[in-house]
Amino acid sequence: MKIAPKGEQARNNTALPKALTLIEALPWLERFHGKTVVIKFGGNAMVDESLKAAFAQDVVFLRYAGLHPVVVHGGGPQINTQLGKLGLESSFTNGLRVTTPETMDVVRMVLAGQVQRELVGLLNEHGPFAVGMTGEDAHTMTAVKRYAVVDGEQVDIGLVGDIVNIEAGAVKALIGDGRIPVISSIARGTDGHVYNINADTAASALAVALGAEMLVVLTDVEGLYADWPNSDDVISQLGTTELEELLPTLASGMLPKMEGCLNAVRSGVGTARVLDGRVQHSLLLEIFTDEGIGTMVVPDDDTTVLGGLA
Ligand SMILES: Nc1ncnc2c1ncn2[C@@H]1O[C@H](COP(=O)(O)OP(=O)(O)O)[C@@H](O)[C@H]1O
Ligand SMILES: CC(=O)N[C@@H](CCC(=O)OP(=O)(O)O)C(=O)O
Repeated sequence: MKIAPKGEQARNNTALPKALTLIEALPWLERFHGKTVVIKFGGNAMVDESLKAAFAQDVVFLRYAGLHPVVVHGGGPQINTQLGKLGLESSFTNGLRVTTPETMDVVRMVLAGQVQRELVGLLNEHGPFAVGMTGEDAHTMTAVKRYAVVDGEQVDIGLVGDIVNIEAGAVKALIGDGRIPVISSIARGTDGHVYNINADTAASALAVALGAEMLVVLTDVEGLYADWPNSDDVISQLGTTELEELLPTLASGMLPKMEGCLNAVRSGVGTARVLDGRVQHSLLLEIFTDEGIGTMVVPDDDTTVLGGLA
């Protein structure tokens, strides 16, 4: 027999807000159970160890909550660091890294050998969930050479690829087996080359191929700023036509990110969200609470979507 200690009743009262927080998640659990969510974890959001660990907790939480998370990771700053150590120059055109064969070796080494391994390790602290792969594996991503366009002129940016085909079978098999795929944005070319793919573009293409419910992009800003860098007003929600009109005004890494969101939603993904990955547990806040944060892209005919409940 166990007698309740004095004050138990009072403790029960303090427990109620916790129960209410949990129950707040119920509509979203009902809505997203069994659905695939592609999460892009940007290199700029991986700023410290506690944030990476919290990200891993959130992803495993999604898995236990009955969603099917798939992680596509970036690593731009990590690639820059390694290139710097090797004394190699690097530049970006239209938000894409100009990629020589020598640069490509470093990109592949850092993404598949360092960043991906670290995320797999953090996720697997919670159980045998994460399996790392690159787009090269099982023909998951096939690319052709991509050119940048500057002032209307086509510019050669080396081994940067455009995804032309996704074979989602290997990723679906992992999901079916209860695993969490962690994918590096590198693709095989049919011409014998290996291509560097912007991780936002890769996440978007994969979300479409998997028929995902949601694409979530974690980055190092609060969302899409309406008038960056002059103001920090964040656009909380916008339709695809509005986004298409904004695209020419976007700079640097935000361009492939928002192009990816536009492509995903136009191709059937329910919503695409850009969140501040520097905020701990932003992923859980966005998916399971009323407090929609960041920017959400919705289909044009669906302007009634509020908060996280799509
Ligand atoms: N309209 C905008 N709103 C927000 N950020 C913008 C905008 N235009 C350009 N940016 C820049 O895009 C960056 C995010 O892209 P990027 O550096 O590639 O991040 P990640 O590594 O997460 O992919 C922001 O830090 C900001 O400097
Ligand atoms: C073609 C291209 O630019 N590829 C990117 C791939 C990594 C990436 O996209 O990382 P973030 O998401 O952290 O920016 C690069 O080489 O930096």
